[in-house]
Amino acid sequence: MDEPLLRRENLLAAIKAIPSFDEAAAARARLHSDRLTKPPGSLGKLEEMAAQLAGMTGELWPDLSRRAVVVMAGDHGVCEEGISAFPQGVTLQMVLNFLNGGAAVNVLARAAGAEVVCVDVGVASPLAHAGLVSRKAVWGTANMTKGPAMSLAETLSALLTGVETAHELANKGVALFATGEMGIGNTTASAAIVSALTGLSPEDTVGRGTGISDEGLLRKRTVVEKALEVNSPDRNDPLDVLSKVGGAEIAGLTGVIIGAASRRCPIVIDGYISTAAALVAARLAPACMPYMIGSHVSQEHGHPALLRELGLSPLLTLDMRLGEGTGAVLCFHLLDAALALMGQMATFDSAGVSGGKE
Ligand SMILES: Cc1cc2ncn([C@H]3O[C@H](COP(=O)(O)O)[C@@H](O)[C@H]3O)c2cc1C
Ligand SMILES: O=C(O)c1cccnc1
Repeated sequence: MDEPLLRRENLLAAIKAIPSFDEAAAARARLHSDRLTKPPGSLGKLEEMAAQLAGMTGELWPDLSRRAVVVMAGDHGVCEEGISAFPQGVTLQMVLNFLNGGAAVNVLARAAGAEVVCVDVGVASPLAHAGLVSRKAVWGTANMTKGPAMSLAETLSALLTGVETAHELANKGVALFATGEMGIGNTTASAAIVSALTGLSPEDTVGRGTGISDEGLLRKRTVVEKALEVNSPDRNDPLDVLSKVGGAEIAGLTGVIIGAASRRCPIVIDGYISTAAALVAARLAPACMPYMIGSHVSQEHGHPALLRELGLSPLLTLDMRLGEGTGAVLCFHLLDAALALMGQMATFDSAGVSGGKE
């Protein structure tokens, strides 16, 4: 079997391995929640989150103490078109910052007891560090306004790196995941993916990313339109879309989501880029949908529409627009709170509190 075919087989095997959501466990969690000393439903999304976690893991009180944010990094040839407020070299510099523990995601991960796993799937320059997972599928993507960003083989390689990274971490006991990414130019690739898969116009999917000017925003829209025109990705073939107008780190995250779901692990989806990866994952493997938790509504222009498309209702609105996994890792605190309430609140019976009259 040639390599891309073998990789496609491996991907299909991971997709097939995704267990279905355990509705009975979720129902047991809701029943328990209704016995706790509060009006039913009054803890809102915290209650629903506990039920979702039970359905994902099959357990009412899952141990989610080992957790990781997987930060996939890759460069984008489309940066040549002037679509970011920052130079391409910042991708590499920020990866080193992650590895030295100084980025926003490192700080928030430490506060939430999570490890930061940084994976080079597509940085355009040589990169070596003891803490880095080095799995380059491509040395930066090609400029998607001139042809496909990646070959199918490169795309599958990045995707499988994501699946394998999730599996390796799950084997080590990681039970809760967050998606993170670094790649200057990746809000452009994300917008192109979202437009290609949903039919939404670039006007609705292109935003300011790192903070591009009004003039830059218009250029960025034109760039996405051109990339779609030049490559005509097939909206019914998520791999075609991912390879032609995507990026290695986005493909890697798609794989992480599929890999986590196949191990019944909840995965918190970060901002715009991560949600674009989640859209690809949902189209490739609808069974992974119930394992996703939306973290926050990003300030990136197209994010609310993308979240609606996926049916994700995010937990936070904090006016964030950073990525890296920052919003996702923040939500770990909320998941901890949801499980603590389930495990530690008294019931009406145990506390001698009268139940509702209806
Ligand atoms: C210092 C710095 C740290 C970041 N951390 C995440 N991003 C975010 O910005 C990039 C996407 O925006 P655009 O498409 O406009 O380039 C991604 O790397 C994303 O993770 C950063 C960007 C910068 C500059
Ligand atoms: O929502 C995000 O993930 C985002 C938005 C702008 C820039 N970088 C990331």
